[in-house]
Amino acid sequence: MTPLLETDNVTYTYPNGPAPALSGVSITITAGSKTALVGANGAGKSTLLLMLNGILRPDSGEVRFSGRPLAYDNRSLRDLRRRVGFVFQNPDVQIIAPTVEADVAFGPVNLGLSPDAVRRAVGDALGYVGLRGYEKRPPHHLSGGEKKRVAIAGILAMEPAVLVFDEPTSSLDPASSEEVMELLDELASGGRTVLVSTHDVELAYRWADSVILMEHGRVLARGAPEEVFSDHDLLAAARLKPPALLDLYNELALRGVIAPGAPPKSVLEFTDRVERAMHGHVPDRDEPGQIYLCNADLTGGDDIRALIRSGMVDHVGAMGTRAKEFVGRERILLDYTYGVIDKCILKALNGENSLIITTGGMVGHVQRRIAEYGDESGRVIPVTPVQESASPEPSREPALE
Ligand SMILES: Nc1ncnc2c1ncn2[C@@H]1O[C@H](COP(=O)(O)OP(=O)(O)OP(=O)(O)O)[C@@H](O)[C@H]1O
Repeated sequence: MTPLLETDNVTYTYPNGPAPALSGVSITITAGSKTALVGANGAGKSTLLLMLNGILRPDSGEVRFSGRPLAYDNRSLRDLRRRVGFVFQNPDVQIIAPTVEADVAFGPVNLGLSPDAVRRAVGDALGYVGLRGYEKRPPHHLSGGEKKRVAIAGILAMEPAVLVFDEPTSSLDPASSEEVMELLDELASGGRTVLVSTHDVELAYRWADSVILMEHGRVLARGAPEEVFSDHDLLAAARLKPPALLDLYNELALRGVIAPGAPPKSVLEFTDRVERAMHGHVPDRDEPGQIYLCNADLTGGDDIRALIRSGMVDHVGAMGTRAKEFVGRERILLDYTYGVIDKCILKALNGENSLIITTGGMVGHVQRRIAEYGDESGRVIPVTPVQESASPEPSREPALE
């Protein structure tokens, strides 16, 4: 795995700070990874993130991007910040222009792009965060979640390779938090390297593939979330608690109720493990519910609304920004915006029907995930594609791409 960003023995004390905010911090962020920097208040997370795009400069030690030590002249910093985008905790710090459009255009204009290229970059970035149509709105009239999205769009418009988010979900309600996390997932699955700081261990456990645990300006541990978060002493030293799902799983494994193995990352995985421990398999209860799968690129809002009104669907979820944009335009109410596939499988296991609205390549991803679940658990969940102006044909097998 290629190291993209590295800090080597970095130390930093704020000019008016009584103690070092960072002491000998060495971390490596690999290309394409989803890393969570986790620590309690004051652990040094923000300070470390600010080192990564040169906003702060270490007192000693070195920060490297793509193997090269950072240079701190204006030109090098401009170039670095184009590659390492930073989304501040408080979007008000980042948003500067009187309209959403002008704010998102700020970066591309400064990069010297042509007016056409700027327009395209702004349109794409706003589409990506689900804010098309907000172009002329003054950012200070938007909600906290919308402002966060404007700030993210402003960074995306410069197409950075790495996205650094300081506390991406702080001060957002649960639904907005989930939407932002799904956006981060989408960015990561599109090949970007994503780094977030958070003290939310539940979020870090579910989302990250790598965790760096900090306390008092030092790195206490790094590794897979299930390893780092299983060490209670380490978490206590970092003034944090283990994620509930992992804690429950470890206790049950310790008591021999469930066989030890890779810890579950979701409620679905957890409940399947418990059922297997009880019955030797995931038991057949009633008929499983259907999952209707709609490609919003090929289906009209009328067809989807008709399906929902027919009473055949108990829950509706959308995956991906384009699908959510579509759902917003069509005024379709959603039950699920994050972890949609697992939530719909859980409902199907209880005999309830769901509809997943998505677009493009995500359709295949949903089908594969449900088929894999069927192979692993022996419980085949019927998937029915929803086509334009055609009533869905119930099928027993997961649909093929
Ligand atoms: N501008 C500053 N001037 C002086 N000290 C600062 C400044 N910013 C942060 N510090 C100190 O540096 C240490 C690390 O702070 P930092 O903001 O990096 O922690 P954090 O882990 O991001 O915390 P939080 O989760 O509360 O945002 C703290 O002791 C803090 O008081």
